[in-house]
Amino acid sequence: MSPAITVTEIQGRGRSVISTRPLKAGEIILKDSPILLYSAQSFVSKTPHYFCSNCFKSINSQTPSVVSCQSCLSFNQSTLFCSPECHSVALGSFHSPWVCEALRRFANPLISLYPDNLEIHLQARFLVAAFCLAVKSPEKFGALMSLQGEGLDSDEVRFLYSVVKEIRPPAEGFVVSLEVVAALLAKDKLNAFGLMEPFEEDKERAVRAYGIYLNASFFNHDCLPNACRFEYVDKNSGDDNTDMVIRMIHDVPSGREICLSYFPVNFKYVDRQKRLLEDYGFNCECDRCKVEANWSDDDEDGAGDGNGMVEEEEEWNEDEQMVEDGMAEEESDDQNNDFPHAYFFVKYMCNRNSCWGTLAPLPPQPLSDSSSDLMECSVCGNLTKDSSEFNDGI
Ligand SMILES: C[S@@+](CC[C@H](N)C(=O)[O-])C[C@H]1O[C@@H](n2cnc3c(N)ncnc32)[C@H](O)[C@@H]1O
Repeated sequence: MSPAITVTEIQGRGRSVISTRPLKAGEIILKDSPILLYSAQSFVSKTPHYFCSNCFKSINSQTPSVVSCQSCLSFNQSTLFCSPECHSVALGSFHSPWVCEALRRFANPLISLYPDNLEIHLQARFLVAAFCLAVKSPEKFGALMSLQGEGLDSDEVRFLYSVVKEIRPPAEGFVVSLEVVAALLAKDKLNAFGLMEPFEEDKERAVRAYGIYLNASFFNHDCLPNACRFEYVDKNSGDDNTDMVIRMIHDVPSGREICLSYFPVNFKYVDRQKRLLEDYGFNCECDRCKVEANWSDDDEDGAGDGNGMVEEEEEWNEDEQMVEDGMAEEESDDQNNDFPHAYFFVKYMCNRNSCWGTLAPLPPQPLSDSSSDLMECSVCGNLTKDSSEFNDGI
């Protein structure tokens, strides 16, 4: 982690990331490598997903020497590698012969018992990757087990355990128990990040792979985040292409909590609350939720789709600083207090059709004190000039 941030315990929020000095818009506060990655492919699908199962870059007709794993073909799955080099690295790490065997043992019961349950297929892939990590690096496996998440019992967990206990990972002295399997699945649920397929207009963006990033896992959620994550899986040519970069969206003072949004910021209040409770186990009480809790359904419809935001921008220009300073309530007779975060959507949400990405400035030039006015979208990657009239100072 950058020395500009630290992890501290906040009551009711667990471990939380805090700034140790003022942070500038666009500043990189974390570059994190995954300790494990696993494919988001179901076992039912026989058509290959066109990405490399080692470096996770996409594979296309220009990829010169694609290799497919012959052991996986024996159970009708196509696992591809973009080069013989990637294949050979994978054989010594996350696609070892033990992994192929474990995936094969999972394939048949998953296909016959749970053909339409993608979640359990992904949980099986995660468990195989996690046990592979236990063999490769007991230290990193220990760090995975220290992440947030309490194991729960269910039929699915018992089923996964029944398969896993037959395919013991070749790690010395390692005991696979129902409790360990349940705990691992809970860690994955609360902490995995999706590596996404490239954005295409009007098409739902699929997840290519999931990864566990130890340091990035400490960021809590806020529905108006002050930082966002960028991934460059296909863009970066080096072997750090699956690294995650977290950058500041706007300036923040020292001692402020730094939060990400766990999903696109255009989600409606009820959908955000439901998702956060069901998937992450908490009720969100952020400033935005406090305001939107009082909205009617009609208000909700206006907020999520960008309608009316431009008209709101002018009105909110002056009030923006006050709202962020917590003074909005003093203005309670002002009807605009119903939408104090209009500025966020205007300035920090990508306006490309169906994108809903978050915009953060490019990193400031070295030795420069000012932030870039070029905003990068975390979803479609577009670079746009910041033309909004809102100033930072949040
Ligand atoms: C990825 S972890 C974040 C780090 C976590 N606080 C920890 O102690 O490791 C996600 C979990 O953090 C907690 N969390 C995240 N955002 C929160 C928020 N806004 N309010 C309360 N709890 C939150 C929830 O327990 C959630 O399941």
